Amino acid sequence: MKQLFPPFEIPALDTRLAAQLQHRFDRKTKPLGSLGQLETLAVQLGAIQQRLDPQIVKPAMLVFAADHGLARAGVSPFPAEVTPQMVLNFLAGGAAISVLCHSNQMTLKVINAGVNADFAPHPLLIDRPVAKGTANSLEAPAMTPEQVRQAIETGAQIVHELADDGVTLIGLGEMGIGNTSAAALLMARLTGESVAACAGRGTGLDDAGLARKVAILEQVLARHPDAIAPLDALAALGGLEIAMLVGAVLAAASRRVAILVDGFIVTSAVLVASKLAPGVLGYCVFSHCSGEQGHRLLLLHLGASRPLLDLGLRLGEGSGAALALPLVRAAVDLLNRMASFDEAGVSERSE
Ligand SMILES: Cc1cc2ncn([C@H]3O[C@H](COP(=O)(O)O)[C@@H](O)[C@H]3O)c2cc1C
Ligand SMILES: O=C(O)c1cccnc1
Repeated sequence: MKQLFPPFEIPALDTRLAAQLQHRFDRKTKPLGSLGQLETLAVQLGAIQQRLDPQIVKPAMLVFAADHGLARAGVSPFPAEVTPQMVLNFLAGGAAISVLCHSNQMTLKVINAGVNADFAPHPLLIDRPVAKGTANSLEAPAMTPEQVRQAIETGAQIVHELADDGVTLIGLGEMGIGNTSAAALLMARLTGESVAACAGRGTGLDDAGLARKVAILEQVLARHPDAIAPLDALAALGGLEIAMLVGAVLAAASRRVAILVDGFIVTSAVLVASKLAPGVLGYCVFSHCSGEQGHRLLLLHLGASRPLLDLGLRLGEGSGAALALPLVRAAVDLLNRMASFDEAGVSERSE
């Protein structure tokens, strides 16, 4: 598949500014490095925003939802109807992500990227379906090249509008029965890891169900031997929500918007985006390590050996990303509000 046009330009992060930010943190009234990963996080936010006092403005959680033809092959213990049902639950405020966005003062936006249902207008809904679900990747490429292009552009456009509105940080989440399979397929194809290392229990498969899922995913990979380049792999194996997530990641990085990455599925979209533009990784905050088999290994492939949280979450929706927002807020507040040794008149180490 041809390169995306126009290409996304991802600004390189300024290492000199990062050093200045770390110096600012080093002058605070604490032993050097004692705020651990919170220091790295604040420095990253400052480098992303190109300022010594990074700000979290209008944080928004984008949950992309779509259906998967592969779900018909029996790779998930839940029926595909759950995807539209959960979209309604997000909109009504009853889902985990609804509650977490409420708890952590994050604006929730639910994007219909390609759910097999029609929705009435709702203030939280961005209704931009590319299709009513993907094709079954056991039989055909999940998406056409045109669908992939349209999904990436839509995801990008949504983020551009938020950036125009002054948003400086987005969380990314997803909903789509069967999408741990699409994510595992992308991981296997783009990292070379075995399907067994990439595929997990998803919404709760038992041992026999997992063995069946692995066998099906191996058949899917064998069905698409030429889908090796990132956009070709995305078209053959991915999902409409994953493709929109790829566009969202590329656009966010191009606009210097920080990205709170959720679990296994969102990370698979980051993997695809990073193959198109490696610079996106500097804009990603990996919020947590999911309990889904494959996520830790996928994070390692992306150089993210220490995600912020490790709570055994295996939900998706953006739940881990929403839970990590208070840590990002704390990191930025510490950098911006702590006194330095000079300001507080505290003595520095004597040896
Ligand atoms: C009620 C319910 C709520 C969810 N919220 C997120 N997911 C998660 O589970 C799905 C992926 O797992 P699999 O590949 O096994 O289908 C995705 O929709 C994901 O977001 C849910 C799943 C269910 C059943
Ligand atoms: O890690 C995730 O994102 C995940 C894991 C299981 C089910 N749904 C999502």
